[in-house]
Amino acid sequence: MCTAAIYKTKDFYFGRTLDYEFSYGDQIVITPRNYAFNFRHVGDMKNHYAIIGMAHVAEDYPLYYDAMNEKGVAMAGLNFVGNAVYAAIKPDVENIAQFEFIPWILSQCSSLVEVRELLERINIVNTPFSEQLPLAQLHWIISDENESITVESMSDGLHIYDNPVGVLTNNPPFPQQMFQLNNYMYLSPKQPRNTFCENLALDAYSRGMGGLGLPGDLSSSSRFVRVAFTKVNAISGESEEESVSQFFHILGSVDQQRGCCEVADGKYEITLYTSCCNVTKGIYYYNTYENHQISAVDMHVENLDSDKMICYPVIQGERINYQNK
Ligand SMILES: C[C@H](CCC(=O)NCCS(=O)(=O)O)[C@H]1CC[C@H]2[C@@H]3[C@H](O)C[C@@H]4C[C@H](O)CC[C@]4(C)[C@H]3C[C@H](O)[C@]12C
Repeated sequence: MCTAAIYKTKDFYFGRTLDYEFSYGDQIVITPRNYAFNFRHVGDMKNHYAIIGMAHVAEDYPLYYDAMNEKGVAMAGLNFVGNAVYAAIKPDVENIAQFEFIPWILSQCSSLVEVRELLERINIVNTPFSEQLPLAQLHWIISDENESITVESMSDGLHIYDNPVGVLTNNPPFPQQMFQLNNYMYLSPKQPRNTFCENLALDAYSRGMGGLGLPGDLSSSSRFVRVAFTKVNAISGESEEESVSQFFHILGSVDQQRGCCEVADGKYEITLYTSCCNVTKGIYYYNTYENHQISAVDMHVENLDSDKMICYPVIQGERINYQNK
């Protein structure tokens, strides 16, 4: 399972949890403006906007999971197993393989207005990256500071939905996820009033009772409601530290602990990493299951006119700040 969310203070933030039972071997990868992207069906793109994100690198190619560009657009791919269907190649459209979708959008779009234009001509096709790395069944959230959309390629075609809540998890399809929020419209960060029965002396005996009924399990539909409730009510100061810290708390509401979600005998899904992009400033923050300290890579420190990919390893290992030795 995975969860993505946006958050806005002075700057715009976007990130995700990546929940799985193993890692493909991830790195923080910057593709500078002159790194040549070779798109399988539409040819080479020699210059483009610079991109930073989490990726698995294979054959000198960045297979992004989530990323942002230097213009303020960010996107993430989340599992959509059993629902994602990619098309066959068609004439007169832009045939983009599923693994090329993030680079295709982020290399050319400086806003969601431009993303929507590009999506009018796109056909997301079922070309695998390689035999070892077959198609991943995903759907995507794409955001700038003004709006978010969800993109789902299914057996009945490509769906592009406005995403007014700014979150995404996994199954079921996005309209069903949004619909179930109707069931929770009574939830509130405020204490409840007794509307049950005025003749009964009911007592709000604990703080937090306005959220009673918020689903607490790890299913994707429950995580959708939980992270949506947390995100829409989240409040923080505007500084970078306060905003980043609050962002990790929002996604912390759907963190997965080893042992609670068994996917096969003795195999457990966990939150392998959580990312937080400051999309305004081009800084990629992350922490991992094994390392709660927040690490960061700032794309603007690099030579963004280069033609070589720049990779930083994910820093693992818990660092404990002993105060008395
Ligand atoms: C497993 C990841 C999604 C995690 C997730 O959503 N878990 C939820 C599980 S569940 O539905 O709730 O059961 C996805 C997100 C991005 C994916 C990767 C990216 O799409 C990039 C390439 C794409 C290649 O086709 C396959 C390898 C790959 C390197 C993908 C491996 C894997 O499918 C990733 C890492």
